[in-house]
Amino acid sequence: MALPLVDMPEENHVLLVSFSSQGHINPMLRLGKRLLSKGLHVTLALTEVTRDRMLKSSTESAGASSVSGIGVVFFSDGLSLDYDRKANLDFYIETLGKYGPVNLSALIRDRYHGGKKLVCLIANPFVPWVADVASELGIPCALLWIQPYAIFAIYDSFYNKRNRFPTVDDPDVRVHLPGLPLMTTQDLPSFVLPTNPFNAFMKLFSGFFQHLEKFQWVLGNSFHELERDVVDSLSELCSLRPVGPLVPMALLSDEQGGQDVGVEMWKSEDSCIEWLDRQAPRSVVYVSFGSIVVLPAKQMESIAVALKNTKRPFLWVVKPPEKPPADGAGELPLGFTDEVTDQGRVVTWCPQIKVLSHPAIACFVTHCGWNSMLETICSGIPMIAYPQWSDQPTNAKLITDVFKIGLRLNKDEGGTITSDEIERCIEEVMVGARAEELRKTADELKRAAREAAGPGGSSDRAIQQFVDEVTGGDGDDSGEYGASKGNCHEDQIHDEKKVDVEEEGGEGDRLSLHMVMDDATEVGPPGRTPSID
Ligand SMILES: O=c1cc(-c2ccc(O)cc2)oc2cc(O[C@@H]3O[C@H](CO)[C@@H](O)[C@H](O)[C@H]3O)cc(O)c12
Ligand SMILES: O=c1ccn([C@@H]2O[C@H](COP(=O)(O)OP(=O)(O)O)[C@@H](O)[C@H]2O)c(=O)[nH]1
Repeated sequence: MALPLVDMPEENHVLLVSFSSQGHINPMLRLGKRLLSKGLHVTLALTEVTRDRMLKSSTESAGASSVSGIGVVFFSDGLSLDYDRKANLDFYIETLGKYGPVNLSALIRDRYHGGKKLVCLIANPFVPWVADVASELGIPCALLWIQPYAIFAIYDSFYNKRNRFPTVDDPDVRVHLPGLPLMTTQDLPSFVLPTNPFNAFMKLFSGFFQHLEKFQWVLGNSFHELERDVVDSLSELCSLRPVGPLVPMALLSDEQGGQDVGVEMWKSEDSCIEWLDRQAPRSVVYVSFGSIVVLPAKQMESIAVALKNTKRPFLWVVKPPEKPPADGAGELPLGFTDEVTDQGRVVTWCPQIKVLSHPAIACFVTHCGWNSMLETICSGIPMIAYPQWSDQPTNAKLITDVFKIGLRLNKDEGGTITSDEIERCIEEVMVGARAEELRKTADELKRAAREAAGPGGSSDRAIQQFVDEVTGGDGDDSGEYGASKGNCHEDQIHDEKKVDVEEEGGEGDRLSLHMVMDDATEVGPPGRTPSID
């Protein structure tokens, strides 16, 4: 029987706390939806600057206090609303770490009777101090890890000094971790390399990985079948719960009109879908570098030349940098769009979910952001990896050596990725025996992803297990991926109440933020000077 949400017992209430950027809020909201469908009461806490941006947005649901049954509440990050947070991300992260805990704690005491009404807090990686707030209030805390577990394993090893990593004096150290292929410098996340310029990030993560015991569970936007070896190797360390892929429902089934919950930062140029409708099946090369990366002029040039030379139809997302840099970074070669009007489309932002599920798409030249990768895996499309920074180099290694669903562009002796190399990879991914093989593996992985997220699949079971644990239900405590540490606070454990939540229909339910709300748009990959120190 379906019961209305209002009848749900207040006690089975979880509070999600997210950093205010698209790549962090969206997986959190999708996790929230899944928890809601398992009968929990869910609220999402965001910083006030997010509400401010929502209010400034002209769209209908702006300022909404709930989205798809998930309540939204706000706390201050300690900075005034008009403060330019992206001017110095290190300072922003530090300030958030100082004032966030005080303000979040006050919000919880105020709204949730000192926290007694919450069975769990769930944080994502840029707000790890949520675990301290939880412990102070006697509430269990979970982390939602939003990159592959492979990255989690590498950071754990790096910050706890379990392996040797490259240093200034020894930059070519290779790293071998259980469940992962041997990694060279080019395969490691940029944050563990001696060239990393982000200090606050280092400080945040070293504290966090040295005190993983603060989190009773590490939920992950991944699935067991995708990262089996590394998930199994980490299960001694903490209670992993792979609950992904946390992607829009439309990518998890062939039925149209699947509902999504998520924030949209930029207005997409939807006319590219009509253009795709006119292209032959599996003919179009899709190219995008996500929301943060801005490519140096030289790399823009080699992609442009390669696309022209392939003579294949293409869709290229070129997001204009917020403050155009003097060196021409992020800009197309002069006259390019006019030269290719009959061949391809360049847009500033596209509806990527619709693009990836369109039958005309043949392959994706990607920066290997984890959200994009999961979306592509769920669409069964082979990838050409062109990683830039953060987790992306390791994600590229996963594409080629672990998932085996794509190729990586190789640098020449001078360290450049030439247009010839891009053209060669596009051909290899599109025609011939290798292309066939990649498509077949990509298709198998797509099925595995859908199965994992579907009813009774590994991720569905992991969510149920987590719900049983936080509500004190009759779940099997030994766990599929590591024992529950059993440190859920007794006074927070309540009888499990199973409630069927009626799915709402409609096109989707989104917090609309058609504006640049990402505080990291000026964080560039190495190769382009980041605007922060
Ligand atoms: O808002 C952000 C702030 C920061 C940041 C903040 C302070 C620092 O000292 C260093 C980095 O990094 C970010 C990295 C991001 O990485 C992106 O996040 C995805 C999901 O985790 C990855 O898979 C992608 O590859 C990756 O580009 C996204 C952000 O919004 C931010
Ligand atoms: O033209 C575009 C390019 C990207 N995206 C979305 O933006 C997100 C990018 O996240 P990812 O983790 O791949 O990279 P990041 O932007 O964080 O580097 C993904 O959900 C994409 O679907 C989109 O909607 N339109």
